[in-house]
Amino acid sequence: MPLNCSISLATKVPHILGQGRRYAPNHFGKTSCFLTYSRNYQNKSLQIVSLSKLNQTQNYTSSIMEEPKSLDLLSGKPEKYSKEIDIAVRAVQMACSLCQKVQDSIISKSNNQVQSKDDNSLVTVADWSVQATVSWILCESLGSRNVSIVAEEDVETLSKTHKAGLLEAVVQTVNECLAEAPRFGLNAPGVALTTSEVLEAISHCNSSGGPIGRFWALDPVDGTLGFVRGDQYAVALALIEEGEVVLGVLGCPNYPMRKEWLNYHHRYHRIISKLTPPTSESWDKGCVIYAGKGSGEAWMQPLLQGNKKLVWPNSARPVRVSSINNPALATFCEPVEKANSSHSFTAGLAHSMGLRMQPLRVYSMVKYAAIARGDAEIFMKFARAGYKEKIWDHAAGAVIIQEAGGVVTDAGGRPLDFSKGMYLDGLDRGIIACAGPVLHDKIVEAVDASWNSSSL
Ligand SMILES: Nc1ncnc2c1ncn2[C@@H]1O[C@H](COP(=O)(O)OS(=O)(=O)O)[C@@H](OP(=O)(O)O)[C@H]1O
Ligand SMILES: [Mg+2]
Repeated sequence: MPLNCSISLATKVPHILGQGRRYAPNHFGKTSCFLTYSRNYQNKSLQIVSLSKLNQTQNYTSSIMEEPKSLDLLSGKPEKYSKEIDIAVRAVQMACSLCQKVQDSIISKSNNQVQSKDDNSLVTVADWSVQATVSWILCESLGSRNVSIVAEEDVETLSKTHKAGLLEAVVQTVNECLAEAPRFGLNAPGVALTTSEVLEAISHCNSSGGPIGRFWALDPVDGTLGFVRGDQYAVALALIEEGEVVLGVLGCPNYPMRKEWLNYHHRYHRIISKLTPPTSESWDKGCVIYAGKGSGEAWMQPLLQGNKKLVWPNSARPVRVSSINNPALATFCEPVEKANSSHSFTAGLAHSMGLRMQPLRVYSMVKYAAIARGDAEIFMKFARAGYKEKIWDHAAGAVIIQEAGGVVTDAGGRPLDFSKGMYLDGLDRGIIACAGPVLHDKIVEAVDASWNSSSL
């Protein structure tokens, strides 16, 4: 039989679990064919279910092709995190669905579901609900003893927020979301979670990170300001092992397939969607982007629409950074709020290195997604002196951009250090993410040249 390991070099079988069908050009007996396969993570095997050649289907249900040394079929790299990626992507898909419902209700009712934390930052039912949901799913799927999570929200703030009905709203939102788990290929709880079980799931996220072992970093709703304004936000989940980010998943519910829509306020997108509602398969509304470290690939799949069931790989397609390295043609992204990053400093940098385009100001880690997708070339963030960047605001985005071919460092050109606890301690001045080294080197030089005269 012509099936042999050469399949691993030339046939793009997604490296993730599940079933699928793939076109294998000129591969089997020098004839193009379709390969139907299934794979699972328990025994890391790939089962070739059938090969259809010239409209003839040959069944191979009994032929199990062992993957020697568990190699990734696309890149030949160890496929170490496929189980975790599979679960994390499904959990983020669920979280995005939850967020879409809460955002719709916040916008349509202009109700008072938005609370202020002690540091005056905003938090909503969605932040706690996503945190509880993702925590519960990870614990359920991987075993709670194996799951350690660093996340943005805590139970104390939820209990301190004496808003009538807030906790009840969180419990209800979590249970409504978890009841949908089977649609995402995950287990739902046998019975609805009690209030104390929901609180337990939130407070399970009590890790403070560090250089040893494995933990997840979760930002349940990144860009809360964008979220409450009906604009861009992200659900960000990363796995960190021995201080290195080994996988990242970014759910971007309002980042549609078409790049140009990023330039408009989301209100515009809403109006257009109402005029031409997206079809269930459409890529018009929202995506999930993910990557495993060392794979050299980043993938994007559309958010699950309507009542559909998630069938892996859910139309996933690879994404790649832009090939533009001429500053005059490059677009740079930055935070919307100048309180979060100095717009005047980046404007000076842009001028000095010849960036001609207007900055693309976008809320949340959607900026990282934009670079990974090739929709923009540069992301810069220069917070005021004394602000400490948190790992959950950058971990997922950083690994995704790197695997999509880009570069992410601090402003001194050093890799971001995720091993120092919940903050990016030792960060040199700011964060720079680029599509490639040419633009990156130019920015690092420009920062050095203008830093001393800045007021940062
Ligand atoms: N003062 C200050 N300086 C720098 N960064 C800050 C600051 N305060 C908060 N944060 C963190 O920034 C996260 C939001 O970043 P964004 O890029 O989305 O900013 S913006 O809303 O577009 O302006 C935001 O994430 P979320 O809290 O998840 O929204 C914060 O973690
Ligand atoms: Mg955040």
